[in-house]
Amino acid sequence: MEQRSIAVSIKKVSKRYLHQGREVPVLQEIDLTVPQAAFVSLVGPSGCGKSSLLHLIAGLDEPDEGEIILHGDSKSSRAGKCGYMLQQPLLLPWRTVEENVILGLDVRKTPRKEALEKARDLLKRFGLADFAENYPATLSGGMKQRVALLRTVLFQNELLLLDEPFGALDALTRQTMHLWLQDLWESISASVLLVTHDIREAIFLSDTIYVMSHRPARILQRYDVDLPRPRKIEDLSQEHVIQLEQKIFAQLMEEEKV
Ligand SMILES: Nc1ncnc2c1ncn2[C@@H]1O[C@H](COP(=O)(O)OP(=O)(O)OP(=O)(O)O)[C@@H](O)[C@H]1O
Repeated sequence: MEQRSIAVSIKKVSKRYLHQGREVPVLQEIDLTVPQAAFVSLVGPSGCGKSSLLHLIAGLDEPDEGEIILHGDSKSSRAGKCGYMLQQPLLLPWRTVEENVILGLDVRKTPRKEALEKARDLLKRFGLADFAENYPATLSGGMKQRVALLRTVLFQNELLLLDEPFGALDALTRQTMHLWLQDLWESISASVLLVTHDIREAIFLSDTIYVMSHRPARILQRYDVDLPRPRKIEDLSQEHVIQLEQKIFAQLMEEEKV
């Protein structure tokens, strides 16, 4: 079988933070892999350290122990090598949609004309062409998230770190976003690591799901999601998928109790 190359390899990563003068362990010997062009999700109890792990991968902080290897390289700086998106879309209200989408390219000093061409192409391919000249205030919550995701993708489309991007959306909008993101991901072949509290979201989108324990977080279990692609929302009603959802749910409930 052909060996898939690895986008992110996390080996025995531990992290402690200082809290009121004492060290609090947050991550404990985390092992995790995101193969090239795979969609991987991370679920775990509140406050266990999921966002902290994304911070480390994005190069905003360093682990106390262990190694983070991006595309086979553990030595160079990780800064700027990941597209990193948070729950809040953080669009600039005085810039139009297309001007928001090119923010990262502005930072890189890409010529304005070239940047706007790229943004318009992306907005067209992913159903937002009619809103290119709108201001964020005129968009729905789901649309703002799409714009923020496209901005992330335009900045860096090989490796995406998504921290609860749909957490603030209503259930119906979230479902539409899942289909949209599946489309986007399949067409750009990005490697994705998604943090979510929504188990169905994780199952629908992922090739692999890692379940984390309460803090200090360890990896409790890794599940591969056995569903052909492209997936349909109805696929979530299959018996084995419901069983997987219940299993992960029970595991998380146990961790919330501790
Ligand atoms: N830079 C930091 N300095 C000190 N403590 C930190 C820092 N970053 C995170 N923490 C602490 O680490 C713990 C884990 O936080 P983190 O945000 O990673 O959890 P999470 O699993 O993403 O939470 P949630 O599910 O609620 O989003 C928290 O107790 C937090 O206060």
